[in-house]
Order: sequence, then C-alpha cells, then structure tokens
Amino acid sequence: MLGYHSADEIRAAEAATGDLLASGVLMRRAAAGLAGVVAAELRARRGAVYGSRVGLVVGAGDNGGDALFAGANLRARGVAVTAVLLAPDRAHAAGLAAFRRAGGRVVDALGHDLDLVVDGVVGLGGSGPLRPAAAAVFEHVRAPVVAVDIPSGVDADTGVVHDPSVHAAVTVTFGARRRAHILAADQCGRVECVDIGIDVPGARMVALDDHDVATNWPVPGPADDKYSQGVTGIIAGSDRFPGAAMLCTGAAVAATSGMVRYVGTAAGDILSRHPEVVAAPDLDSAGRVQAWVIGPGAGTDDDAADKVHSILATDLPVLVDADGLTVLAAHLDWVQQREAPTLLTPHAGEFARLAGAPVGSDRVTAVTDLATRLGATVLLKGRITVVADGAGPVLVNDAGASWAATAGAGDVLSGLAGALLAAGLTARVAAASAARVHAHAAILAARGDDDTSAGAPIGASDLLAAIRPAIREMRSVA
Ligand SMILES: NC(=O)C1=CN([C@@H]2O[C@H](COP(=O)(O)OP(=O)(O)OC[C@H]3O[C@@H](n4cnc5c(N)ncnc54)[C@H](OP(=O)(O)O)[C@@H]3O)[C@@H](O)[C@H]2O)[C@@H](O)CC1
Ligand SMILES: Nc1ncnc2c1ncn2[C@@H]1O[C@H](COP(=O)(O)OP(=O)(O)O)[C@@H](O)[C@H]1O
Ligand SMILES: [K+]
Repeated sequence: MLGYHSADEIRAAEAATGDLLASGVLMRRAAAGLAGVVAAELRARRGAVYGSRVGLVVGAGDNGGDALFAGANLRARGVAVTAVLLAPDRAHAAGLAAFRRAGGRVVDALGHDLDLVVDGVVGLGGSGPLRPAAAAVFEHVRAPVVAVDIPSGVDADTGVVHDPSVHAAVTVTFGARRRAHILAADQCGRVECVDIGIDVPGARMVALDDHDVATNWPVPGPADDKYSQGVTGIIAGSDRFPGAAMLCTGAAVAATSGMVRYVGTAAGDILSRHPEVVAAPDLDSAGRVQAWVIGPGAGTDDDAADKVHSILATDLPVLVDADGLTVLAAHLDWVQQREAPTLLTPHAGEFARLAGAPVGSDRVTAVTDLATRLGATVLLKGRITVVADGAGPVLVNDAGASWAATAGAGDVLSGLAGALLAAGLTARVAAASAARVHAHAAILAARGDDDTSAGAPIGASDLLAAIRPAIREMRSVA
C-alpha cells in the first residue's frame, strides 16, 4: 500500500523538524537526492555522468533552490550545468551562490544540446498553469525533463494538469509522495521519493498494490463449498443489451469460486457460454445470494426501476452500475436509507446524474462528497479510479494504460467487484481490488501472448478473458 499526501501534510511534517527546515538542511538533503537521481538518469541514458549537459529552469521559490543546489552537486561530478532564472532577483540566494561557486553558468536561454532538463520552476507553492516566461522556455525543450517535486503546472493536491504544464520523464519528490503523483501519474512519469528525514502521518489517500490485492483476493479453502464463499447475484441485460449481462456475469464467474446467479432476459445466452451460472426468470425465484449487482444494460423503464428499488430494500450488499445508476438518480433516498453496504460505480456521465453536477477538476473531493451525501461507497471510473466512502482513506488506482476505455469494460468491472462484495470484502476494498485487476487484465489483453508487445486495441470480451491471467499473476507475487 502506498500513501499519497496533501501539500499541507507535507508542509506540517517539514515544519515539525524545526531547525532542520530553518537551517536549510532539508533542502540540502533534497538537492543531494535530486542530483543522485539526475546522475543515475544520465548514466542510464548516455552511459556516463561526466561530460553530460544539464539545463535548469529555476523559479523564485524553494523549488528553484533545490534545482540550484542539485546543479552545484552535478557540477562536482563533471556535468556542464546551465540555468535559466525566471525571476533573477528572487532566485534562492544560497542556492544560486553555491551553483555559481561550483562553476554553474546562468544563461538567458537553454541550449539545444542538453541531455536532461531539470524543472525547478515551482513545486508545492504553485498554482495554475505555467506562467508565460516558464512556458516559453519549455516550448523549446526537447530533452527529457526531471521535475523537482511536482511537474510545474500540475496541482499538488487535485492533480489537475493545467495548460501549459511540464510533462516529466521522472519526478523526484521528498519525504513522501504527493497526491498529484498518482492523480496525474502520466504527467509525472516515474516518481522517485528521496528520504530527507521527515516524519509524515498516515495518508488519507492510498493506493493498493498487487500484493494487497492478491492477499485480499478470495480463494477457496479446505472447508469451503459452493455456498460458503458467497453467492453473487447479477441483474443485468435486456432484449436490447444482452451483451452487458454476458460480460458482467462472466466477470463474476471468473473472479471467485462459489456460485453466480443470474436474473434477467439474457439467461439463454449466458447459459450457453457459462453453464455453471444458475439462472432464474425473476427475483422471486432467484434463490439466496450474499450480494447483488444490478444495472448493466438492464434498462431504465418502470420494471427496471422496481427491481432496483426491491434490491436496495434488502439488507444485502448491493452494487449499482450503469442503467441502475440512471434510475437511482431520481431516487437517492433508496440508497440513503440503507444500512447494508452499497457500492455505486459511475462513469463521469452517471456521476453527474447522481450528484446533480459534473465531476469537475477536483475528482477526489467530488467523489468523497457524493459518498458522504449518499452514505455509500462511490467508485468513479477512468484512467485514475477513485473510491471513497466518506470515512476511510480514499483509494486510488492508476490503470497504467488506457486500453480499458472500450464499450462494455464497465460491465466487466461491476461483475468483478460484485463477486468480491459477495465474498465478504468491504465495499472500498472490493471496489479498489476489482479496479486494479481490471486494469491489469486490460494490459495483458492488449499485449497478447508477447511480453514485449506494445499492445493493440481490445474489446471488453478480450478484457474478460484476461481476468483469470491477471488474478494469477497478482497472486503469484503475494
Ligand atoms: N520546506 C521544506 O522543508 C522543503 C521544501 N522543498 C522544496 O520547496 C518547494 C516549495 O517551495 P516554496 O514554498 O518556496 O514554493 P515553490 O514551489 O518554489 O513556488 C513558489 C514560487 O513559484 C512561483 N509560482 C507559483 N505558481 C507558478 C506558476 N504557475 N508558474 C510559475 N511560477 C509560479 C511563485 O512566484 P510568485 O507568485 O511569488 O511570483 C513563487 O515564487 C517544494 O516543492 C520543494 O521543492 C525541498 O527543499 C524539501 C524541503
Ligand atoms: N482512459 C481510461 N484509461 C483506463 N481505463 C479507463 C479509461 N476510461 C475508462 N476506463 C475504464 O473502462 C471501464 C469503462 O466503463 P464504462 O464507461 O462504464 O463503460 P461501459 O458502460 O461501456 O461498460 C471502466 O472500468 C473504467 O474505469
Ligand atoms: K517543479
């Protein structure tokens, strides 16, 4: 599990070191770590540190100070270092003095022959897009960028990527990861966290890793039978959308052992593909389950709404997705009155229907607010999945690629998460674990049989077929 911290949490941890902050010791440690990462990057990219060329883009605050001290350190390793000062009168004085003493040169514009550029424009103190002077410098940068703390122009807490902003190959941060490092993961590139001896509290935003997912994943034990592992009930599909039922039910079958029940009009198709599913024409004859998934392709007419109402009136865990969410948007009290766990899995459009307003740029706050208002767990889909229940830490997953942005992929996700709910995982952990396996399955499916493949587009059926290989790979690391 990795934690991601807010700017306030980081600043408080730095302030708590007292003299270490005031005397500049923290900055020296940060700069030494930064220089170490830049040197390693130079070695990896051109085979040597000595004789390479690095350009610094230096803002008016301590972020620029880090860059200047690191520049001095790199000079001592035989690197030719030049610096553009965006605010020459306000550049970090001690950093600039050290840089000059070490033989660093201040220039008006960066050269075109640089091996790396260091973005020391702005870090935790930034807001909004890159200002014009900084943007003008980066417009001509072709070399890979190492960002100090945060790529400039990216908001540290919300991860909003302003335009223009810096796109980094590597981001070097200090003491603990910032929220932007996962919320804007693609913009940050690889994130290296340097220890500077600060003590940060437990994070309010965390990401499960493969090991967490694997250790939580339910597998049958010696005393288990088909009922004891939790039976998943799926209410999905319609004459118009039978495929949603196939994908959702298929994912539940792939996710766990035990039993999957299906209620709806697609029973014939489902049984021909998944004969292990126990199908029933209506809720009354469905049999007992430990959690319900309702909504994918299920329609929004009165009959569909009645089903959503009946299912939410049970005291079982319920996952509502897709059409179920559209129905729910007009009946939020059906969720608010529940005591059993409820997991809602909207994409951005469904989220706007539920919340009454678009997600906006601060996705984490938006999801947390909706979860709190509804007394439910909300999973917001996308490249970065956000799961909040309004009480525990927010769980975030970076899919690492966007192959899952394909029709029907959401139906696979709800089947997966529903099966985990039935197995007894909490709604937050079920949601975040399903998102991580789903994302990994998309990558495996896109890659095909070739480990080194750059990937090719997939459909949701391919993603479904890769669920078991994804679970297998994750379990093999645990
Ligand atoms: N504290 C510590 O212990 C440690 C701190 N550390 C480091 O300090 C960093 C925080 O430093 P900080 O607080 O000085 O703020 P910082 O990020 O440099 O930005 C302020 C300047 O940016 C400018 N600016 C703002 N927005 C902008 C934009 N969009 N585009 C362009 N410019 C913009 C703004 O200009 P102004 O508004 O004043 O004109 C202001 O001058 C932190 O991220 C880490 O790197 C490490 O050394 C570890 C120890
Ligand atoms: N850009 C993206 N990168 C990675 N995953 C994505 C991206 N966009 C969507 N996804 C994932 O793909 C799935 C799409 O779900 P959804 O929009 O409900 O589609 P559908 O309703 O057609 O099944 C979700 O699991 C979501 O998290
Ligand atoms: K920066």
